[in-house]
Amino acid sequence: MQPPLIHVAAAAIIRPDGQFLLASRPADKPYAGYWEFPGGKIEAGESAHQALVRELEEELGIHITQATPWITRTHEYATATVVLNFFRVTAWEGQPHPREGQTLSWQDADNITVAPLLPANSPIIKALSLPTLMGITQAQSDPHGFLSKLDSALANGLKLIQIREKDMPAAELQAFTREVTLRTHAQHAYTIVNSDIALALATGADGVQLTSSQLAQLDTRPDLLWVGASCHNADELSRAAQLGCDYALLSPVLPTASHPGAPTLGWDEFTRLSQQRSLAIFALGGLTPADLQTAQQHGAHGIALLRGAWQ
Ligand SMILES: Nc1nc2c([nH]c(=O)n2[C@@H]2O[C@H](COP(=O)(O)OP(=O)(O)OP(=O)(O)O)[C@@H](O)[C@H]2O)c(=O)[nH]1
Ligand SMILES: [Mg+2]
Repeated sequence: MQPPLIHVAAAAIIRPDGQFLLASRPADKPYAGYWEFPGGKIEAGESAHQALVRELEEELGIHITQATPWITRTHEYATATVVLNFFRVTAWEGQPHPREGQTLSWQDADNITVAPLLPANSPIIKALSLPTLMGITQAQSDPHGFLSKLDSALANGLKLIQIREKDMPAAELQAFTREVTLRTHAQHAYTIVNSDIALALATGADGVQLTSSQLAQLDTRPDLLWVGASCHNADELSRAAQLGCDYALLSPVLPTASHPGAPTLGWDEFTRLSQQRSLAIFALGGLTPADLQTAQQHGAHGIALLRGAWQ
């Protein structure tokens, strides 16, 4: 017999300082004492969002006013398969307080001080440490000038850089990658290298961004902290999830100056493709920093920018 399927809505309740709320499960529930994201089962006739609103009122006494769909993970427990619909909650009314005998704790993704966590939750904690804005380098015509733009962007809080310099000669790209990695690490930011796994490993970069053809060929996840993939359709997104990627870049969302007249996804198709995905998704293509909220309302983790990241 198939184990029952339980649909759940759960919340990463995130404060402006980046800390999020975990709760320990009360003594009278299965997995008592384990730490979880507040939330609970979706009842018949409810949407995931409606269930989330109800559960957070019941469990924490807060009324949420801003919640965006984020990541959906399926986990098989011994007695049931649970489909967890995670939301990012960034605004609410009231002070969270335990209404069901739980203990609450505000936590940092990089330094969790409570244990044990529910087994399904580790990838979600990791996704909470993934910055929401990615800057993709545009250095080729003037690598030196680009480094000062990088420094300004880092000083302004950019935490995630993807090096994508398709035409830079190999030796120059290696030196450039080392330099960018040094500068990002000095600011506690991450560097991702486009497509070249060996280069990422050799330079101490934090991750690799796989192309669609690499996605089709690789059968194991490269051994780096962050592994992302460039995706344009449902098949590539499924493949990225299967390989254990942490995130995907889904593009092109809107028309871009670099590909005028090319077909785009638009936000409706972006939403359709990003729904029910087990990995974080960045929107890419024709966006500006002002589009972050719109992207998140359509199910994105964040946005990736070329030109817009360095102005
Ligand atoms: N709320 C929540 N549930 C999670 C998380 N991770 C995870 O695997 N689950 C599982 O999802 C299910 C959610 O159940 P729940 O016990 O919160 O449901 P509930 O609030 O409606 O409780 P109730 O059924 O006692 O009224 C449980 O099987 C739980 O183990 C998480 O981070 N938060
Ligand atoms: Mg619950």
